[in-house]
Amino acid sequence: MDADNRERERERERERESIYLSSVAFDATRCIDGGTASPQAHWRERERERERERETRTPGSHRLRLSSEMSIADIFSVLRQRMVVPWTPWSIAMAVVFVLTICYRNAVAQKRKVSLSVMVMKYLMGRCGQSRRQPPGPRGWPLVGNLFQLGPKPYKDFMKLHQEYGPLVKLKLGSVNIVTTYSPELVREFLCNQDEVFAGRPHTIGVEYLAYGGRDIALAPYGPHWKNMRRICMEYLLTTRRLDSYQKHRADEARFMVHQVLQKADQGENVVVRDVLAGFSMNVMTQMLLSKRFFGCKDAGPQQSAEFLHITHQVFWLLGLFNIADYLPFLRWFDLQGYERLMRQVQKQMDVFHSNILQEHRLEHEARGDRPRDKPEDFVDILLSLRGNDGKEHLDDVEMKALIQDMIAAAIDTSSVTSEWAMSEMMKNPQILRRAQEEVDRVVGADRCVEESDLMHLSFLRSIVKETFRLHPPGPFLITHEATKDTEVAGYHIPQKTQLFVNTYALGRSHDIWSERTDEFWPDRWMDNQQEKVEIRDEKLRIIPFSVGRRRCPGAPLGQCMVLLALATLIHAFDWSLPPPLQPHELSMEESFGLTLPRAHPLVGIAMPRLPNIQQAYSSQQD
Ligand code: HEM
Repeated sequence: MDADNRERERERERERESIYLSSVAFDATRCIDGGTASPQAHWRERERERERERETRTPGSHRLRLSSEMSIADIFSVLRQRMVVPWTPWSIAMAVVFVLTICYRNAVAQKRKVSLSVMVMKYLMGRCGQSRRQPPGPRGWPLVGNLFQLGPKPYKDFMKLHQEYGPLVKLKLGSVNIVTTYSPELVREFLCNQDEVFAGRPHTIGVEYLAYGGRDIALAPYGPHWKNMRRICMEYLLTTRRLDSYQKHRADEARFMVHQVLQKADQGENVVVRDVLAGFSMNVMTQMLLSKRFFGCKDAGPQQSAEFLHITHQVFWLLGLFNIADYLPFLRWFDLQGYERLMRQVQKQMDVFHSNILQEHRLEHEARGDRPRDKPEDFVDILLSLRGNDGKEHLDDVEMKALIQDMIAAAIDTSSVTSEWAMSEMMKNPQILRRAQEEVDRVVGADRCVEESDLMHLSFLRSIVKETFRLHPPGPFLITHEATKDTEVAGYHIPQKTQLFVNTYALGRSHDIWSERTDEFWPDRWMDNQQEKVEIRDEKLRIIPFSVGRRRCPGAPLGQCMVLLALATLIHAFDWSLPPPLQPHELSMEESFGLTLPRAHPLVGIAMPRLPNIQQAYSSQQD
């Protein structure tokens, strides 16, 4: 064993000698001091040279210099030679991230466009963001996310997800993050405590076509434009004084509604309750907005009224739909569901309608000249009279059309849908209808019509409306909100641009919130602590028909008044039943999904006059 070791040692010695001699032989030809140095001195010099070389290769060494004249290929070859980091896919990826970070920072500092690096950095940062605590939710498919897990009634799908994942659920629809909730505590956090963060609205294809690209109020992004439009709306259009000044018109419309129903009753015809209610809401609104009535008079023919109402319904339906192209923008070109084509058509019809309104008002102003008005100013007159410092109209035509569109659409569908559901529930539960009628009789009597001042004394009817808002919220979701920046809610990270769907349908049907008679229409749950005021709201946010926070409904007082006045009038003047052989318990309560949640089938009823002298009580000045 020892002999072996000794032999190996001798062999290594011989090897070292031969290397030494060959190096001497090699260097002798170009010896540093002209060939006069001894081989040992030369060997030492070589050793020092090698030492210097090793030093320059050490990572972080200040001797590693990249000159500005080097080409990219040179830089890469230097990096390759000098870096001791192993050349693996990971090290390459890290290097790319490093370079892109520098590019991105430079681009941001210089406000330059570097689309590719910005995109890649955003993507990488997005992925880093995802490592933070996310709300629970179902796993999605690559690219499409959870898009194909939604059926035709997404509010019901979301409700099922809440049962599995809790009150806050996160989904990915294509490239869009969404969170959905039904919990009052979370609604308070999102819309009261962090209302500025969640005051945004997503820019969808529907907004492009049906809300003049977000130049309106309801679907406008959060910012100066929205603030200005909302201010104009609150300061000039929806003030208490202005609303009060239209009280007489609303009373006239209520009387007109009674006469319409009476006509049907006299002829023994069934009444399509939806049409009657929509006509009432529409006339009230168009009187205020345009000084024009659409139903039942000379101002607009029946065809124009029907067209107008049809467009309004279409707008609401289209705005509420889940359009695949909003979530997978590369599919927009194909318009797979055909929605964009429809939106384009509806937009054209709608725009002609609004342009005519502006045109008519401008012509009338010109014709009148300086003469005083013979009728009160309507909303459009006010909008046209608003002037900025430069004397120009405060709002341009597109903004005025968008505002008119918002007012009509937001007011008509919401209030008539609510009233139709309330009537459905009363016809399904005749004992509730009778109690409400007794209350109206007590407050109003049999000799006169219902007036707005009566509404605050009708606490049972208000409970009916509250219970209707619980089981049949005007919209299954509030209008979609969008996070304007990154934030945290309930300990979960919510990235900017996340869309918030507040599921008001699930809120009203949750067994956690409504432990008693959850699925039953039971207005008595609201009869405790009733105060004598018209306002319908719940401090605990168990119902939020008009929402809360800075994007809450600005038309809430008018909306409540229209709903209560229409219902009180209809049940005061008539007894209501279902056309035979339909029994109350057989009445279908199926909904049809859109931005609002109307009945799938219009409510049809039989009206029987119940006042001894109805003609006199509801004598109309309109006919
Ligand atoms: C029963 C009747 C009504 C109901 C149930 C109702 C409900 C709502 C709801 C739930 C919102 C969405 C709030 C949110 O996104 O968080 C809203 C917004 C809005 N409503 Fe109403 N509304 C009614 C009547 C009216 C009336 C009569 C008007 C106007 C005359 C009106 C004008 C608006 C406007 C302009 C917005 C958008 C607010 C914004 O984004 O800043 N609404 N409404």
